[in-house]
Amino acid sequence: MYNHPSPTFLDRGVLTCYSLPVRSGTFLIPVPAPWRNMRSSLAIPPLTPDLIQVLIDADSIRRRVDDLARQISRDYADSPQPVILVGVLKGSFIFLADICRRLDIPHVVDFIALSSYGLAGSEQSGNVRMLMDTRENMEGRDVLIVEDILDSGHTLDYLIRNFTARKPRSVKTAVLLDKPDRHVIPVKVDYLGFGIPDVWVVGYGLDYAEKYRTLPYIAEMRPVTA
Ligand SMILES: O=P(O)(O)OC[C@H]1O[C@H](OP(=O)(O)OP(=O)(O)O)[C@H](O)[C@@H]1O
Ligand SMILES: Nc1nc2[nH]cnc2c(=O)[nH]1
Repeated sequence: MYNHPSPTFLDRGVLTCYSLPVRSGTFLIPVPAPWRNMRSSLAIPPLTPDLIQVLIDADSIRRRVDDLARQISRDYADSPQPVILVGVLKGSFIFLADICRRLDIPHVVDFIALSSYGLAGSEQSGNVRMLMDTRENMEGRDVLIVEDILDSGHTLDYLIRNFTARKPRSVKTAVLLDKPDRHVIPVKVDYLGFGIPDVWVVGYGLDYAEKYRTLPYIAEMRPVTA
């Protein structure tokens, strides 16, 4: 598979260039003087041949995450103790990092790692197993599970049951992407970013075989043929 290129900026004397690795070498694109201090907004990685289209661009993600953070801050304004945000590794790490920095309520960050038995390619099975547990004591606390994507629902169903048994004050869910056509188990999503069709998506934390997690947008992947 083609590795995703990572564009960088090069300073060539007085000239700043946007350096883009391509199969046959490197493209150097001169950056006009007024744009030289806007490096991060220029560094939008292009689609590679594995990716069909950008489904959700970085600006739309930013605006939606802002909305969700405002909503969450409002809903937990009276929480007696800092809210525990639990990021589900690995896919949620960017969504969690962005959302927690926009909250204006007291909160702590925790993580959990899970795996599914019987993985066949990209398909999820119903057997969820914990690889790494959280550290915070959840008893009497408000817990918000932060997930990148809801697919079959097995992962969130497992987490809600598992956390509820720890006697928290509340357990809610914040999910960036939902694939309604794929649900096998009904799961309540309290804060949803976007509904998407049943296609494999990557970027903004989501991977295919550990690739593409750091793309700033959500892209649809070309189906992989065996
Ligand atoms: O609704 P479900 O069918 O349970 O699927 C959703 C889960 O699948 C993905 O995790 P994955 O196992 O791919 O791990 P990763 O986050 O480390 O990439 C995703 O991050 C969710 O946690
Ligand atoms: N990266 C990724 N993980 C998933 N888990 C369930 N659906 C998806 C998807 O479309 N992309």
